[in-house]
Formats: sequence, C-alpha cells, structure tokens
Amino acid sequence: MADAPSPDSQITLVNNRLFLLDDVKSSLNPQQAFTAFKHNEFTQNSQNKVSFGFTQNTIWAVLPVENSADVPLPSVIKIDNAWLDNIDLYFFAADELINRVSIGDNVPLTERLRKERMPSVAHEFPNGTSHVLFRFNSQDPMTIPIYLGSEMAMASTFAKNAYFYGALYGGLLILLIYNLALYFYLRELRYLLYPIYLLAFTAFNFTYTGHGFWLVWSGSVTMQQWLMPGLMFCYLFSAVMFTLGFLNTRTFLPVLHGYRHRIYVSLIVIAGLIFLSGNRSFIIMIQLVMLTILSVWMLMIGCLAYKNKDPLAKFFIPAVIMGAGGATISSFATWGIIPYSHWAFRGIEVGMLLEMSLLSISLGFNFKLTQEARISAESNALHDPLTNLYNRRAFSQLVHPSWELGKRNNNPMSIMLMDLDWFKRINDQFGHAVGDKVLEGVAKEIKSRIRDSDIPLRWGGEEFLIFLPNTNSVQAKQLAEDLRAKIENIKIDNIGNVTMSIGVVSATPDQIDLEQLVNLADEALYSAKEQGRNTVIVMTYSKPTANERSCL
Ligand SMILES: Nc1nc2c(ncn2[C@@H]2O[C@H](COP(=O)(O)OP(=O)(O)OP(=O)(O)O)[C@@H](O)[C@H]2O)c(=O)[nH]1
Repeated sequence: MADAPSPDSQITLVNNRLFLLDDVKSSLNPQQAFTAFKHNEFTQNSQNKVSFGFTQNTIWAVLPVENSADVPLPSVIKIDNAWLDNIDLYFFAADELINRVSIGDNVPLTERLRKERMPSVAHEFPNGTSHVLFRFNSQDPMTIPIYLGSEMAMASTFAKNAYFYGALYGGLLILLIYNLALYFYLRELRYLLYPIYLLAFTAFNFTYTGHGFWLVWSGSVTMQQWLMPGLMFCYLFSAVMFTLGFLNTRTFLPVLHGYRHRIYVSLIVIAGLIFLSGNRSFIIMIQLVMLTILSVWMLMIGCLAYKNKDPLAKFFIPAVIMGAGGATISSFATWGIIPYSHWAFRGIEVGMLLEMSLLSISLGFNFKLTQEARISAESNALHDPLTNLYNRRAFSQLVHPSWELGKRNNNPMSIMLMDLDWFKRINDQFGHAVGDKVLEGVAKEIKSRIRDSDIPLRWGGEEFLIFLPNTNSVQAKQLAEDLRAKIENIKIDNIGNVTMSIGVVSATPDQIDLEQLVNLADEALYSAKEQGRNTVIVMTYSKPTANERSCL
C-alpha cells in the first residue's frame, strides 16, 4: 500500500505497490476488475515490474493508497510514458467508484484536464484507504512507470526533465546547424547525410517522448499514434544511408555501394508492406528488430572500414557503440528484459547525443583531412616531383606577382636560364636513372645557393630558371658564375664532370615586360651554348632606339 503524499514529499515510483491482473481477453469492465481485486485474483507486483513488452491484453492494476491524515491529501499520479493508447483510471473510496479519468493517447491532449507532456491526473485522497484502478491497453510496447507525488514535487521533476530535454535538443540543434553550414560550404554528401540522420533521430525522439503531442499536434490522435512508427522508419532509413555515405564504402565495399539504391528501394518497399498491415504493434515490433540488426550491421561496416584504413572508422565505431548501446539499454527496459529505471529508459537519448557529438567531431576531422589534401594537391600542382623545385606552371602564379610588386620601386630584376651541357650523352651512356640523379643534384645545388626570395623553377627537361628579384646584372652574374663553377666540380658516381651553360638578363620592370625578359634570357643561353658551353652570358636590356632594340 502507498501512502498518500504529503506536500513536501518526493515523487515515487509505486509499481512495487501495485496489484496486477493480465486480462487476456480484455473482457472485464472496471467494476468486474475491482471485484476480482477484492477476491484476491490480482497478484502483487513485488518484483517491481514496469515493462510488459508487446501485448494485446488489457493490463489491470490496483494501487491501494492510505491517507492517515485527517484532511484529504491532494496528489498527482503520473504515467511516465507518452505513447500508450488507453490509460483509464478509476478512483475508489470506501470501495465506491468516485471518479474516472482517461488520459491515454486516444484522448487528444486538448481534451485532457492536465495538458502535460506525460499523462497525469490530480486527485485528493480522503482519509482512510482508497484504491486507484488502472486499465492499460495499447498497440505500443507496454511500459507503465507509475509515479505518485505532490503537485509541487511533480512540478520540480517536470522542471528537471525540461532542463534535460532543453540540453539534449539544444546540443542536437547546434550539431545540426554546424554540419549543415559545413555542407553548404563543402558540398560533400556526407555532411548532408549527417544532418538528415540527426534530424530523423530528433524528430523520432520528439514524437515518442510526447513533446510533439504536447507542443505541436495536441489535437491529433492519429498523428500522435502514427508519426512514431513513421519517424522510426525515417530514422532507420537515414542510418543506413548515413553509414553507406559517411564511410568510404565505395572503396572497400564497391558491390554494396553499387547496390545502395536498390537497398533504399527495398527498405521503402518493406516499410510499405508492414505499414499496409495497419497493425501498429506489428510495425513497431518489426522496426525494433530491424533497429537491433541495423546496429550490428553498422558496427560490422565500421570494422571493415577500419580494416581498410578508412580514417573516419576510428570515430564511427565508438560512436555506433555509444548510440547502439544506449538504444539497446532503452529497448531492453521497454521490453522488460532489464529492470526499468529512469536513466535506462533514457539510454537512447544519452547514447545518441554522444554518438552525434563524436560523429560531428569526425566530420571536423574529415574537413581537416580534406583541407590538407587540397593544400598538398595545390602544392603538388606547382612542384616538379623529381627535383622538388617549382614547375613551369608556377611561373605565372609566383613570378608574375613578384614582378608586379617590383614595379612599385622599380628595382632591377634578373632571370637566369640554365641548361645542362650534353645531357643527352649522360642519359645515353649511363641511363635515364643516372640522368635523373644528376638533375636532382643540380637542383639541390641551386636551392642551397639562392636567397629565400629567389624563385627557382625546373623550366623544362634539363633546363632551370631562377627569378632573382632586387638583383642587378652584376649580382646575378656573380651567382651564375658561382653556380657554373660549383656544378662543374660536382662528381656524380662515375659520370665525371657535368657542366652547364647559363644565360643571364637583368632589367627594371618599367623597361620591359616579363615575357620579353625570359626571351632575352633564352637568347643569352643560346649564346652561351654557341660560345662553347660551360659559360655564363649576361645581357643587359637597353631601351630600343627608333624601330630597333639592341642588346649589349
Ligand atoms: N634523365 C632525364 N633526362 C631528361 C629529363 N628530361 C629531359 N631529359 C633529357 O635531356 C636530354 C636533353 O638533350 P638535348 O636537348 O639534346 O640537349 P643536350 O644533350 O643537353 O645538349 P645541349 O643542351 O646542346 O648541351 C634529352 O636526352 C632528354 O631525354 C629527365 O627528367 N630525366
């Protein structure tokens, strides 16, 4: 027997005080059920059972309440489950029926006396022993946590719950907006699949926790009863889509990835068929089984991804373990496999918040990987892989801006164009690999001798160009001579001496444009080859007179 709550008492779960009767044929009326209770045909719920799984039977429960005070004690009875179809309460005082209230989903919230998220009834227990007879009947999983408490204690629990859901939905909303913004910025599918998955879960949760009925569709019983299985399917479906798109299944499971559209269609067909049955109990049961299989499947795909070195797998696996772990705890509590507790019932919400946070972190990590790959691709596009000098493509990106900048103070700029002598012979005599080694050695030498502001490029096969900002012809010639002498003395394997010819030109940006300067360097190099190779030829630009341009 439960004591009628005093105004300052806490709310208590009173299931262990209940007497239960499983009405298999749902044939009793309330008076008959109460008479059966009086004839000891009910059994005491000493095991504190809360969940009865899927049952079409009517569950009758009697809660005896004792009020030893002289005055009636106002109390609230709350059933902490927002999805049951029929919840009818019959209040007996001195074995006389004095009141009856229906608070199941079959009664629109707008028609209930107490418009709260979880079904509840206020009642004043008179002095002596009262009995509350409950009648439960639903197509949904039969979980009936019954709480008794004062109005004040109920309000305080309500506030705590509101904080919990405020934090949960707030967290999920931030993750949603953040990843949607990333999607619009990056246009990568996995950034869209994540918000869809998250939204599907949130909508499903919003429905089965009673928030939707309480805040949005209070007058629609149909929506309250059918949105839950419908959104459960959306959640299940989006989880499959997310798994196939989030992980790199295209690479390590190409066949499955290729069949993904058929998988989606099959899931929709299966859903269509089970929804056609019109039996909500059946639909929810099948989907709960599918959700359990889905968790195992997601974990298996995650492990395969890990084996195939998918960088996101190390986030995906713990995320799924947390989400699936939480969901399993909740569904076990719903089926009555593990004892009911407030937190076991909320396992799915805590698990999903952790899962979604971890997945969001992984998308941030993926963003970093993508950026690094892009930077590296951009850098590769500008570099020659053999010598690691800039390639010819980099000329316009790097040299042009430097040249344009130089126009401001009109300082002299120089270009050195270098070409290895008789390089074909080296290739022919020693092989291409040795030729490559020579090119690498020369590039290394160039890099070690120039300033940070100079820009060295591999101009072609065995041709190199160095752009020297703020360098006049004297300084450029000095560097060219140094390089020529240094290269001449390099010994590479048994090749002996390698020499190079160098053409040098200098000018200020107001005198000439960059392309002309390069052409002049080419002419200088040609002269160096003409004059017997292993030579530096310097050309200085002078303004053309009349129609003619002269090079000294
Ligand atoms: N090993 C190697 N050889 C290259 C590469 N790029 C170009 N070559 C070779 O460089 C040689 C250039 O030969 P040529 O243009 O005839 O010039 P050369 O033999 O150096 O003679 P001169 O320039 O007149 O002194 C060719 O044999 C090309 O195959 C490369 O990346 N690696």
